[in-house]
Amino acid sequence: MKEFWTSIASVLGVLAFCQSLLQVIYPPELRFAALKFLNRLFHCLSAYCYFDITEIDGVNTNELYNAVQLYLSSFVSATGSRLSLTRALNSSATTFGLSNNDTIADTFRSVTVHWEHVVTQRQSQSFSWRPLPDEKRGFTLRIKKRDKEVILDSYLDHIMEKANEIRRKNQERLLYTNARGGGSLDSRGHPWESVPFKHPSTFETLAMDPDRKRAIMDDLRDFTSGQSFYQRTGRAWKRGYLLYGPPGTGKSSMIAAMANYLGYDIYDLELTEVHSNSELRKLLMKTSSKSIIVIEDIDCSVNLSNRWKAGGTGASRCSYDPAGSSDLRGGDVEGSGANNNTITLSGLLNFTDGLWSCCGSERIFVFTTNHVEKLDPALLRSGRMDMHVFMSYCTFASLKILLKNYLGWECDRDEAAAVIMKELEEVTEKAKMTPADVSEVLIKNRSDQRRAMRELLEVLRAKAERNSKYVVGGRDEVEDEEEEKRALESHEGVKKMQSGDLEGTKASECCLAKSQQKEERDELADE
Ligand SMILES: Nc1ncnc2c1ncn2[C@@H]1O[C@H](COP(=O)(O)OP(=O)(O)OP(=O)(O)O)[C@@H](O)[C@H]1O
Ligand SMILES: [Mg+2]
Repeated sequence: MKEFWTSIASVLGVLAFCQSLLQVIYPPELRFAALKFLNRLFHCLSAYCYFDITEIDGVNTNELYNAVQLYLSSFVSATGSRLSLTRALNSSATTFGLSNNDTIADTFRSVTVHWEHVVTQRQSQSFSWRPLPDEKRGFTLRIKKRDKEVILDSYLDHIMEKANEIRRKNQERLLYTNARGGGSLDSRGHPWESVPFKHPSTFETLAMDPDRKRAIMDDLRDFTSGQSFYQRTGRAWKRGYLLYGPPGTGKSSMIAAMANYLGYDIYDLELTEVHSNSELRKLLMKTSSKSIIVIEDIDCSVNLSNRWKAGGTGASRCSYDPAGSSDLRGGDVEGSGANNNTITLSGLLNFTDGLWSCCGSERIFVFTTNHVEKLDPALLRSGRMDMHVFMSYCTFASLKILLKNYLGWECDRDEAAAVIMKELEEVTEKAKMTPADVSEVLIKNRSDQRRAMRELLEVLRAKAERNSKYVVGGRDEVEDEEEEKRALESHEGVKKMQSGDLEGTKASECCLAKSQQKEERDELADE
């Protein structure tokens, strides 16, 4: 036994001697090269090839990483024994994930592949353009070399498709905002912050004329299924909506209903937080397909009147320069210097309709305003704002929807109901109450249908009476607004994109003429 230990000790001694000899003979660089060589040799001889999909690709978030994560989450719960569970803030859905450094197999077209979730600690950085997460995350895909050519491309396409499908099915839509401002980016290089979007408004709950509602829904459907049409006609796959009307008539509710109807994300663009046209462009580049990009209260956001000739009076404002020569003189063209670090109308027009607007596809732009007459006609023309939707005061048709939604009131259930409805019909349009105001009366009394109806009738009558007395410059304000509405509606409604730009431009000019007439009338009235 003693001899055995003696021989072990001498073998270890020889090994230690050899190791120190190797260190002297082979410096560390040589050993590193040898290891690299061995590694290459191993990969050459191995039957597998490996693909790393890192979470951050250079400075940008890798879309493929997110897609793989979502794709694996759909079946990982059935097969994996150790999973990571996540739930986004305010979200109702729990997401299963592969836990750190775990592996799972998947089969595609009878080929088995393996996924490994690789998480390593990021080494502390001396310098970085932006803060990066502490952990480096990624997936490694292992495929047999002979299968690579056959399935790789189609497998990745399949993953992207599945991930989009899961996103839509989960109904986990997001509401993005750039309210953080200053073009600042998050740790993943995104200028947008998001929260789960859970607005309950739908086209069913939206109080507006059923025919107009149907027209908008059809237009949206045509848009989403129109990929080949847009391709064939050489147009960017996008659509612009202008929602205008008094406060509380349902413009924001309509946007929510559109998003819920199509299953799109919403990007709520706060223009006052955007400081330059290039910042605007960067924001646009970071929006995803199948989304609605919203600019609310566009007339209040920033001063976008630089397409108009200089001046400030109503009359000079209306002398619109169709060639846009003032545009060039005004210095709002990119790179012209003075205004380059401000957001301009040119920048906004390029955002909605320029070359940059088609990075990404299947996007809807929605602008809202309470004062359509303040907008530059350039912004209103077809191709930019294809549909102009007037959100009106409560009509009898929309009142019926509100009564059904808030009180469960069936208009034709009995004779008494029919009598009340007749009385309501007489006063509703004259009262010019917004759906928001009507909703308020109904919410207050929702526990008692009769009281709610009585109070509503009283309020509507009182408002109708007051309106009939309120006349400006010999003309009823109602008439003015109706006229303006008709001017815009002449090219709004079911106007399909195929109807061409000419019609839209004419209508915008018509709207402009109307607003000019209105201003002149106001001036006359003042005098
Ligand atoms: N057409 C409508 N159908 C159903 N509810 C409506 C409608 N219009 C307004 N409401 C109700 O009134 C409230 C305010 O509506 P909303 O915010 O959509 O109005 P808005 O037109 O966007 O107003 P603003 O111009 O001030 O932004 C909402 O909570 C909504 O419930
Ligand atoms: Mg609103």
